Amino acid sequence: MASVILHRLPDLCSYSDIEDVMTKVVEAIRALEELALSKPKELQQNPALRRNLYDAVRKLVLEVETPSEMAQRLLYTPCEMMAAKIGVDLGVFASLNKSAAPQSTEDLAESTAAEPALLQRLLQFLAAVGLINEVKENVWGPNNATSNLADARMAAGINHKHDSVMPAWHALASWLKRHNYKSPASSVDTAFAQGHDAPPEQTFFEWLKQHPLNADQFNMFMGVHRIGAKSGVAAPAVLNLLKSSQGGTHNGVAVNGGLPMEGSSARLESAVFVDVGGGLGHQCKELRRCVSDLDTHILLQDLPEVIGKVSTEIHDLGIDTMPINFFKGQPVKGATVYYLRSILRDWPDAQATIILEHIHAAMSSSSYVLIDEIVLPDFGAGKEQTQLDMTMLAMLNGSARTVAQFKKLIDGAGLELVDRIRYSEETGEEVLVCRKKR
Ligand SMILES: C[S@@+](CC[C@H](N)C(=O)[O-])C[C@H]1O[C@@H](n2cnc3c(N)ncnc32)[C@H](O)[C@@H]1O
Repeated sequence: MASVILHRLPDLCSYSDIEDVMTKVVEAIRALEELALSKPKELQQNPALRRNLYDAVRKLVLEVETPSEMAQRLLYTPCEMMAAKIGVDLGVFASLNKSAAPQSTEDLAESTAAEPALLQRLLQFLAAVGLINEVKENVWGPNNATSNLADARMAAGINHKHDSVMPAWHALASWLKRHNYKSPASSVDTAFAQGHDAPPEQTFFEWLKQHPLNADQFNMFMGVHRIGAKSGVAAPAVLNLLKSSQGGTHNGVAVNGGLPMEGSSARLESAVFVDVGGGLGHQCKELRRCVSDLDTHILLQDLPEVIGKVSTEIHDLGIDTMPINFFKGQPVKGATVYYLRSILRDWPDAQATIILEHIHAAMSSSSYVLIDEIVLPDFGAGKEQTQLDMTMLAMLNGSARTVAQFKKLIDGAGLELVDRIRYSEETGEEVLVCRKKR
């Protein structure tokens, strides 16, 4: 790959004219674009290199755009989400992705039951923003974005952001003005409630109970919200921690060499890994994939309405489930690990402390709490990290946190941070390993 680029980009110093240099740079970028289309293994096998390229191109766009290009990009960004949502509703991405050959507007009109003239306008826009390819006049094909959007979980993400999150984003500016630009201290009265015209005391999770379709989209999206990203439970240091603490007993019940009877309270109490607020169990499945050879007893906990929707696959994998409310208590005592992924970000400090305090009360002296979250750097936080923070603010009065903010929270709940397992440099995701203070 490098030789192809170098061929297009000979020693720039030999060019005295800046225009010549720029022309060569443009040629090299075009060459990169062609190479990216062929998905070179150098990029696939080197996520840091791929990410550097992605960041460089994104920064370059910001540096070279004119004011009017900036306005076109920024002011119309919501239009892309709107069109993606219509494309998902019509099944355009799935249809293009599974078709062996490119499809005409008429083909797609037939499969989507949309009027051809209207569909043509939508397809033109989707192609212009790079979500599908315009192969020739009135003929469309898939690209990298199309195949991402053809994934049902990513389509659920579009539905979730469009239907549940967008009204909260839209309300945040006036909500902040109304609250004198102060950080929210309570989990009720959110921009989300304002945007959805819901009662102020209703949190997003309570609202989901009355909106089962939105709940399905959210829970499905949680399985993929960091698409292509690494999983904290698969990090070798986390697996080692689990392995090294196996073979003992919990509340007098042997963990290895035969679990107590299914459904018995002794079995639930013998849990090694408790995924607290684990949604539909994506991380439990990932852990089971990594430790299938071990008797690690995995328990998935979430609200009753979520546990009720867990697939039979979870039980087939030997993962137990338990409905809980983590604000009311932690019923499983002395587990090896209590795992919280993307939980504390949902809540202001007061509510996050209650969740940790209930776990603290259930822990033995050898239990760990693993907090799997994006940790905001003190300087130079990236787009993914800060847009998550803005979204948590708008949806739940929640917050992404720096390590100092996490430490304060952890300390306030009687815990201490004993290790940090950074498993994704790209996104700043870490597993914060905590134990009871000694
Ligand atoms: C952002 S999602 C994270 C899900 C999962 N841990 C993951 O990383 O994919 C937050 C989860 O917390 C659950 N949750 C919210 N309030 C809860 C409560 N009071 N008790 C238990 N679970 C709750 C939600 O149902 C949801 O599954």
